[in-house]
Amino acid sequence: MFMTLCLDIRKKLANFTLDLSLVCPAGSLTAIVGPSGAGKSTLIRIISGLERPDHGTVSLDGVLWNDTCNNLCIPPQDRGVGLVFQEYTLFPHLTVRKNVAFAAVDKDCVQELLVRFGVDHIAERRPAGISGGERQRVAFCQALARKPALLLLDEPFSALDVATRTNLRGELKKIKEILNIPVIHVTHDLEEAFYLADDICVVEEGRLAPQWLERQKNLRAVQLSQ
Ligand SMILES: Nc1ncnc2c1ncn2[C@@H]1O[C@H](COP(=O)(O)OP(=O)(O)OP(=O)(O)O)[C@@H](O)[C@H]1O
Repeated sequence: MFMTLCLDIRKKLANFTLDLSLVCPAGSLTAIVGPSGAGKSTLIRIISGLERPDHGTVSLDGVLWNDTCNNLCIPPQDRGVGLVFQEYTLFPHLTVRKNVAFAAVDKDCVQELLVRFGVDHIAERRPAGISGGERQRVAFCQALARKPALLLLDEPFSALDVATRTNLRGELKKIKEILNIPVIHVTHDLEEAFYLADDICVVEEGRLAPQWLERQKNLRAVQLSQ
């Protein structure tokens, strides 16, 4: 059975209701694009368990994380999610190596991740002593050290210079194949979405744009028949 993220949620926001159904299979990257304020980050927070939907379900591999009918909400720490945000979220008092080791399920993977993301040479420095691009590389190491069942990326490259961004995109594309878990990637950059994504969902005022909705329905039908 392939690990698949399925969600069907509603949540009332300030100016509209977020109303989304989405299927993201293992090994595939779904890019979420759309105008500012469309509800993309709220969606990420709901999937990660940082926010609750008003109605609906979120499940991974058939295991329910949210089910509002049964008042079920699995806390974020029990969802096995790897998160990378636009702003890096490293502990300032820990070295790069310790930041990654802190998150690691298996300490043996730490050095391998540091090498893969090209930050092994700065492993003994603290976040304040490295560049923004390097910090974001470490954030990826940290997220993957958790051996996540799902990777959630909220504009992870938007604060980076073009060269670092291009390099990290390439790394993400390779890693996506190896990890074989669902990846949800919020971005404003359409070129990035076309380069990385297996599926692109356009969200406008909390809803999927119609042409993508049809594709998601077909994907769901295939998943249910497996
Ligand atoms: N908990 C909440 N309750 C009510 N409204 C909210 C809540 N969280 C966010 N909003 C509103 O919902 C809308 C969507 O916000 P969100 O941050 O998800 O958008 P976004 O698509 O990620 O935007 P951006 O691309 O600018 O980051 C915004 O208008 C925001 O003000």
